[in-house]
Amino acid sequence: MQRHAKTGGSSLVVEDVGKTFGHGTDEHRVIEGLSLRVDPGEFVCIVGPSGAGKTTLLRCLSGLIRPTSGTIRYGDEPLTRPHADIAVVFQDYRGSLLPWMRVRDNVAFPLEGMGVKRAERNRRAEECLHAVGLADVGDKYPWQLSGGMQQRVAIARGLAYEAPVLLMDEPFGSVDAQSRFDLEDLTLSLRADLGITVILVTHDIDEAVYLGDRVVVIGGRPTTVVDNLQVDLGTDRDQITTRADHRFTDLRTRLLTRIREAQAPAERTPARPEPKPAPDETPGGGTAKDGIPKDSPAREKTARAVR
Ligand SMILES: Nc1ncnc2c1ncn2[C@@H]1O[C@H](COP(=O)(O)OP(=O)(O)OP(=O)(O)O)[C@@H](O)[C@H]1O
Repeated sequence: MQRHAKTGGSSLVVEDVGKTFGHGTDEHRVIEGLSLRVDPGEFVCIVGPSGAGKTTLLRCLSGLIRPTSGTIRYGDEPLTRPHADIAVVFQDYRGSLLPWMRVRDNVAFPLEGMGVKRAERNRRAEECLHAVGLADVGDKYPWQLSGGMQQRVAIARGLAYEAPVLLMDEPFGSVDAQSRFDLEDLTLSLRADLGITVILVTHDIDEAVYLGDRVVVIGGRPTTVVDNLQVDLGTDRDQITTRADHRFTDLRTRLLTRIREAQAPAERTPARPEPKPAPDETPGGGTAKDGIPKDSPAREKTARAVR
């Protein structure tokens, strides 16, 4: 596949966003004061405790739902509805592929609603199926393929929009472990080949570190950004050596710690008893829970990044 003309597209900027569902006694404030910026060509993974609002945030980014407060901008434009530059791949291929349509038509189908002519729809479907390693299955039906292959079809359909931004919501959650590794590597190579921006929601911390240039942790009540980790593992990643790298395991430890901290205390399973405070753990000085001295410039830097 060729690089898109609009490689990477524009920045997505989330400013002070809140999202509340329901009204009155049913009101549920899920997200509040959440700010985030994703620049063209970045691969950003979003992790957080279950129910934190990861899918809600991704749906806001896709323009499918509107935030209750704050703004989301794509470049200079306010994002208030689905945008031609932003494609979405959902988690469950079983719910998103149409069983009565051949694979090629499943990939091409959404383009019809966008006014793309038949010949161009078919060209894109063939090209995208080729890109995900399924050049030979266009005539089959989804139910004739394995789960991993069906999820590749769902990715091909996302690519067929030729959008510079791809949002992925737990895209590999329904497949076996080996297919998951293969799909992760496929996503990395598509991103490298096409130069697209990817924002991927996942429950899997290792997956987030393996894929992302950056991992954003969301959590708290209501949810906001609680950490923003740059992943310093280069672009040449490998399922065996990258995952064994001490930088990988250090990042995973930090992420797990931050996600546990972001959970409400009642939801947390204490790993071990809280240690007694050391003599120098006095307010305004000494070392905090995360190991960074309270008056360290690094703490101020982290706080700024999260803000
Ligand atoms: N349309 C809706 N109406 C009412 N509440 C909703 C709606 N969509 C999401 N919620 C609520 O918002 C909260 C966050 O849901 P969301 O699915 O975004 O979380 P998540 O972090 O993706 O969860 P998980 O990790 O378990 O998939 C949940 O309490 C959910 O019940």
